[in-house]
Amino acid sequence: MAREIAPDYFDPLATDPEQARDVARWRGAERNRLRAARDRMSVASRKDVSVSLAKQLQRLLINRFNGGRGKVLSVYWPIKGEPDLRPLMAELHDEGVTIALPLVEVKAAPLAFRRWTPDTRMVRGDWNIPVPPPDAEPMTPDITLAPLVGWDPAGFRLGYGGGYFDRTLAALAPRPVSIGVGFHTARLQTIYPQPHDIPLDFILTDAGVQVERQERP
Ligand SMILES: Nc1nc2c(c(=O)[nH]1)N(C=O)[C@@H](CNc1ccc(C(=O)N[C@@H](CCC(=O)O)C(=O)O)cc1)CN2
Ligand SMILES: Nc1ncnc2c1ncn2[C@@H]1O[C@H](COP(=O)(O)OP(=O)(O)OP(=O)(O)O)[C@@H](O)[C@H]1O
Repeated sequence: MAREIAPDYFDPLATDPEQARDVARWRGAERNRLRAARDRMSVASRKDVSVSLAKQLQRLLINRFNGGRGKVLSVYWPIKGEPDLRPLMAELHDEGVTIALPLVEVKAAPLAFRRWTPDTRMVRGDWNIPVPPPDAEPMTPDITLAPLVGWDPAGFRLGYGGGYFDRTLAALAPRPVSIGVGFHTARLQTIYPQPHDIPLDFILTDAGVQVERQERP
């Protein structure tokens, strides 16, 4: 397995198909491991993490983005043990932040975003994820939160394996500020970045800002 050998074995700019296959297999195993660990967490500790993460996010928004006021912030509707930021969504909405939620409108394409308010009646989208209804206003986020299955100190993110956030960040111009949010315990030494992987601007966990990238393209 990839993790049993030196991290620099994988040349991020190489496109050796055999190596790409090895990385994909390793990521599959790590996703399963991290998701199983998350599933095993008690309801109480997951709640603690969600509360801490929401506080950290609020602090980051205040310190860097004027609290997010006047901006479009995309959050996510929690699934599969992800931290629950819904109480913060409502609070930010009340403070003048425009909240958007991502959805898969077209498979293997960039995500779409629709406006969410506390009155929005959610419907079932792809993968059974609740999403705002088709008549909700389409949005382009200024700041996008990407839920983390895993993260690394270089700012790279492991998600569910659909490649949706990478495609979305690659497609949007100007690129939104990207903030990966998740459990501090989901840290990996490296995700063995591949040519399509885009590092996030921030990695934020329940323990605070872990990564802040200086240069943004
Ligand atoms: N709460 C939440 N909402 C979100 C995301 C998220 O990570 N969390 N997404 C963040 O992107 C998008 C949905 N992401 C998805 C990612 C993968 C698959 C999917 O079909 N996965 C396949 C396996 C894919 C593969 O390995 O090839 C499956 O599990 O069957 C669906 C949606 C938008 N909404
Ligand atoms: N910009 C892109 N254009 C085309 N394909 C892409 C792009 N970005 C990623 N992909 C494809 O998506 C697949 C999954 O990528 P990856 O393992 O990075 O997923 P992930 O970031 O964990 O998933 P997600 O963002 O959906 O949570 C890869 O096979 C990759 O080839």
